Amino acid sequence: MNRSFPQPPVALTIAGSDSGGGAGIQADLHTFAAHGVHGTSVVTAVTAQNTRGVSAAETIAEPLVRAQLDAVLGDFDVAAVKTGMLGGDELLAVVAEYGQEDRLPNLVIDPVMVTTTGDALFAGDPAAYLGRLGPFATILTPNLIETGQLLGREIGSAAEMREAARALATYGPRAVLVKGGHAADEERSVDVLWCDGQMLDLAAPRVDTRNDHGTGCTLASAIAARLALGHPLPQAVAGAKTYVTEALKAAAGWRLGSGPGPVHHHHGRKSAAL
Ligand SMILES: Nc1ncnc2c1ncn2[C@@H]1O[C@H](COP(=O)(O)OP(=O)(O)OP(=O)(O)O)[C@@H](O)[C@H]1O
Ligand SMILES: Cc1ncc(COP(=O)(O)O)c(N)n1
Repeated sequence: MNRSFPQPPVALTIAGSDSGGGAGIQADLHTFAAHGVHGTSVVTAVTAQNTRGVSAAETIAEPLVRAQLDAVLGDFDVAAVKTGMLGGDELLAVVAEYGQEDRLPNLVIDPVMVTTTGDALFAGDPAAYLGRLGPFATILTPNLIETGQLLGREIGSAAEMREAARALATYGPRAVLVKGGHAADEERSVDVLWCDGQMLDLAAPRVDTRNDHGTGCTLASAIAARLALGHPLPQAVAGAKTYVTEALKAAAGWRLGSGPGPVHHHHGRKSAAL
């Protein structure tokens, strides 16, 4: 075997399956591949889902989730981890246990609670999320609704987003990114990043599209991919945001399904079809 052969870094997603392919595990693996990172996965739930919504969902039994975690972590040199849908308190506790054992490096936590279409994907206690996973997280990436649920108050304005990022950081993560995809601003989509004691606004032009399914999953896995590639945290977040903006632009004219469709994860690559 040629040991000097270049090796891709390995990232792990711990998330639910979206049968429509726009969010969850499917979006994460697309994103890892687009970054040249080998993607491994621990499936936490299976959802029957399309661009119109979720018609059924079932979480995977705890022993099988543990077996997947042990299979991946016991063999691969995982450089970064992203968590998405955990379904409820039981799997939240499992992930927290692996975090406590220091087995989840560069941990990006997307605290998935509800889909854009309004379907609940977390049946547990939102307040428990922070206490359990916060201390092991490199970064938390809640959207406006999730930020409100985590803190138990409504978040809307830029000032409220900044204050919320600071408040969430007290639970232990190195950074918090409060995402503004659902904010009222029609010109720009502004996320607020609190990192190493500094506040930063990350703004991008708002893309005029209905296809924004899975942008949160894509952003979090792009951050994990960039951390796996060795980027420093603030650069990984800024680069991931640019990647999402380009993915939104490249899919703006797509008509995949009749509701909010997926983004173009491989926008940087020419394909035979497009
Ligand atoms: N129309 C848009 N134009 C530009 N950026 C956008 C747009 N919609 C979302 N974003 C960006 O996409 C990222 C995900 O943000 P969002 O607030 O939509 O998260 P989310 O609700 O978790 O995503 P999801 O749609 O997967 O539920 C953020 O960086 C946000 O600024
Ligand atoms: C399995 C799974 N995980 C996460 C999301 C959130 O993504 P969105 O809010 O874009 O629907 C989802 N819809 N499905």
